[in-house]
Amino acid sequence: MLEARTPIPVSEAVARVIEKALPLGSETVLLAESYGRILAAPLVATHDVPPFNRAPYDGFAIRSQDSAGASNENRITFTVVDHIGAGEVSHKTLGEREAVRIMTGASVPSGANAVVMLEQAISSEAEATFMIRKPFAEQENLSLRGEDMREGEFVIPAGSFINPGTAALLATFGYGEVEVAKRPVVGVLATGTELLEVHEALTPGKIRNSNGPMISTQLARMGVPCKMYKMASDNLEECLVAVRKAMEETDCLITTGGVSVGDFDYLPAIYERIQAEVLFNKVAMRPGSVTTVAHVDGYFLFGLSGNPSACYTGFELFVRPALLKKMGAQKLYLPRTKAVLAGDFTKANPFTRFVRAVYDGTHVRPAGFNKSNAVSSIARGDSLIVLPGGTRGFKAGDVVDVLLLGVDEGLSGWALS
Ligand SMILES: Nc1nc2c(c(=O)[nH]1)N[C@H]1C(S)=C(S)[C@@H](COP(=O)(O)OP(=O)(O)OC[C@H]3O[C@@H](n4cnc5c(N)ncnc54)[C@H](O)[C@@H]3O)O[C@H]1N2
Ligand code: MOO
Ligand SMILES: [Mg+2]
Repeated sequence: MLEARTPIPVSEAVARVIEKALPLGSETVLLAESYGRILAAPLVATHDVPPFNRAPYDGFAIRSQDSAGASNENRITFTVVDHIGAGEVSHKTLGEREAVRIMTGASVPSGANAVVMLEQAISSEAEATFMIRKPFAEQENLSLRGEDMREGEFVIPAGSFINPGTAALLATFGYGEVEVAKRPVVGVLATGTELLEVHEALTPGKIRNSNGPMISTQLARMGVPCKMYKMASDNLEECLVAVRKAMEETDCLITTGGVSVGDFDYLPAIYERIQAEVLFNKVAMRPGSVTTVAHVDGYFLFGLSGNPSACYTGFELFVRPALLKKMGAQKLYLPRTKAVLAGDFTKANPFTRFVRAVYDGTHVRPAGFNKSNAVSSIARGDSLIVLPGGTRGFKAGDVVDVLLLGVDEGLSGWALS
């Protein structure tokens, strides 16, 4: 008799996985190789930025008090006593109605507290002088020391994704090397007697393994290294050997296929043989209801469905946040938004339904053929429409939840049921 599986809500399944995902610790990498890694420590400003008062424009540094009363009728003349570009420092201290010709980015000389833009200066007849016809306030046209960041300020929290801006910050503070969270090496094992390698010709009853390359690409877009195992046929011993080998060589394993209740679905038996604790083997979602997650002493075995769309969805909902947690990330969950449904979606949704979709900023529409076995809609979609379980008959114009895919950083909370 078939063992009955009890579906649990997606939110509950996500919580069970996240609870068991433990961070792997940290390592040091070169700044040049840090894109996409997760900061292991908060980024603290080690000095003021900018580190000195500087000119934000090409012009003349002046003492603002010398400009008091200037007008079109009462032009005030300044004498230029020095000339500096960015990177140079003037050793002059400005006296009354003296100015330093200064270029953008250069340190403002001692005594100066305003900058006259070149366009605001009127050339006068005498050499090395110019006139102004308006007063300049103290700090007018100045880029002030510390206006961006103050020494000691916490700029970016630990657990943040290193993006181009983070790289700029790290460079600003002189970090040629960065302390980042370690990444897991993830094994990928496709199971199924029907599977052919990419280069093999189709024969009756066989299909090519598309899940393997799909998952390794899902891992790649998270910056996670992958170890691809040779496909295993639907044979308990063969699968068991492959799973045991992967467990020795990797930090966690993603299998696809063989996870349902069929006569040749061996993953449930394998979890028993290796004494893994099954966190769940049925989720109230479509596709991917058979998604199973098990673990042995902190080693995860993600049993994704063989059906491509179910496999893809299982990865994005469960594998992605678990790996991010292992990598010390703060924001584990896919970014979420609301959008207007662009067409009717009449199917009933006994379970929460994730529809591969195209989101254009306001509207969202299904990305074509949308069954669990679909391959095409994965490639065409950039998001997942989320339709709650127990609903049906969504109409064009209805507002629905949308999860965005392929985005570097998401949200720190899971707020869908
Ligand atoms: N009696 C029942 N039958 C099924 C149930 C159920 O509850 N009761 N669940 C169905 C659902 S829902 C899904 S999803 C599938 C899940 O099946 P498995 O995870 O066991 O996967 P397989 O049986 O191995 O394969 C399913 C399907 O996917 C194709 N496949 C497998 N691997 C790959 C691959 N690497 N690349 C491309 N395509 C792959 C495979 O050929 C099958 O067509 O079970 C339903 N049945
Ligand atoms: O697990 Mo199945 O994908 O619900 O279709
Ligand atoms: Mg099956």
